[in-house]
Amino acid sequence: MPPSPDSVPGREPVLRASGLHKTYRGGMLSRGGAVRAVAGVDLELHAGETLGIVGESGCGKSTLARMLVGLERPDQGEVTFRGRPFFARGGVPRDIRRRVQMVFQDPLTSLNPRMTVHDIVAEPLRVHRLARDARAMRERVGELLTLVGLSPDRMNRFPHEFSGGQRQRIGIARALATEPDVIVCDEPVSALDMSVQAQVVNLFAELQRTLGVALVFIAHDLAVVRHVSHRVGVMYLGRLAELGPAGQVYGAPAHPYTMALLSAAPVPKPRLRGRSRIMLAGDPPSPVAPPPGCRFHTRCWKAAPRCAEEEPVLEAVGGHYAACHFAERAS
Ligand SMILES: Nc1ncnc2c1ncn2[C@@H]1O[C@H](COP(=O)(O)OP(=O)(O)OP(=O)(O)O)[C@@H](O)[C@H]1O
Repeated sequence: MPPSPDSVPGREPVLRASGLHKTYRGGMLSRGGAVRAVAGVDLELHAGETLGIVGESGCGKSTLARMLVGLERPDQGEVTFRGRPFFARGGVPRDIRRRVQMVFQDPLTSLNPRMTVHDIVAEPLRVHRLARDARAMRERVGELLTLVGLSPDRMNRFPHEFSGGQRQRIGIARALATEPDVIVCDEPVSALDMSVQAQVVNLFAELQRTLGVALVFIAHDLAVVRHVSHRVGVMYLGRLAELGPAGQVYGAPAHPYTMALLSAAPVPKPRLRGRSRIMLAGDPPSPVAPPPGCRFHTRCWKAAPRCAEEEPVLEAVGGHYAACHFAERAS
């Protein structure tokens, strides 16, 4: 497997994705074709960092998230945790499952409505045998609820008795219960009201600072991702178009797709080479039949004949990486 383009020699990432592919066959939306949800993703996550992943709906973010926690097995490629493959012996080993957790988009559907908050947060403690008795478990659940800003007094209540933001805090407490090294967060704030989003985003930032956990933070909202991420990957139709430190990707984007996304988003505008607003033509093509060559060429104002024939790979453009034959290089 080739290393991720942004791999740091001599530094072992906590999580590494190499050449990930996932195709769904026979889904409702595929009309008999095969949906290439993820089509060749390499990335690394280092201890204590937040890697943001942005991209339009349907570009494969959730599929990538599920592969990064071992909920979905890649058709090709592999994910390793501290150098150990997830699926070396069939299922993901228990200790890796303990160390790599997930926070889901919609806390209403991801929390069992018939379980009390105590039982929801205690479940991973039970599964991984992390509390010696019922009393220790109650204490630990109380600590975890306090950590996410909820009162332990409410642990005997049910999810529907909490607001959306509080329910997401319960989901975060559950993910933290096993003391993970990595939490993959799939659109963790997009189901919440705008006013609550900021509080939950700040909670993630604070937990990362205090606990040192590494986060993959997946969202379609570029402003949210910028706020929490050290590095950012931009996905388009199952592949990474751009990857690098957040300041560089947002401040000096090299890929035309990133420029278009940023020009339309409520974020400080980068240098867009004389353009103020970039309008993309049409919707993203179907992942059942992605365009040949560069997947973005059908919507790209820079496209040349080469782009329809030759698929670009992530290459260094100054301090970060872009997959474009005509990437803007920092001058
Ligand atoms: N289980 C499945 N069966 C069939 N097709 C699927 C399945 N899961 C995802 N897909 C398809 O794979 C593609 C990528 O979906 P995915 O949910 O990973 O994207 P996404 O970027 O997270 O989008 P969204 O933000 O809308 O959830 C889409 O075309 C989707 O319809």
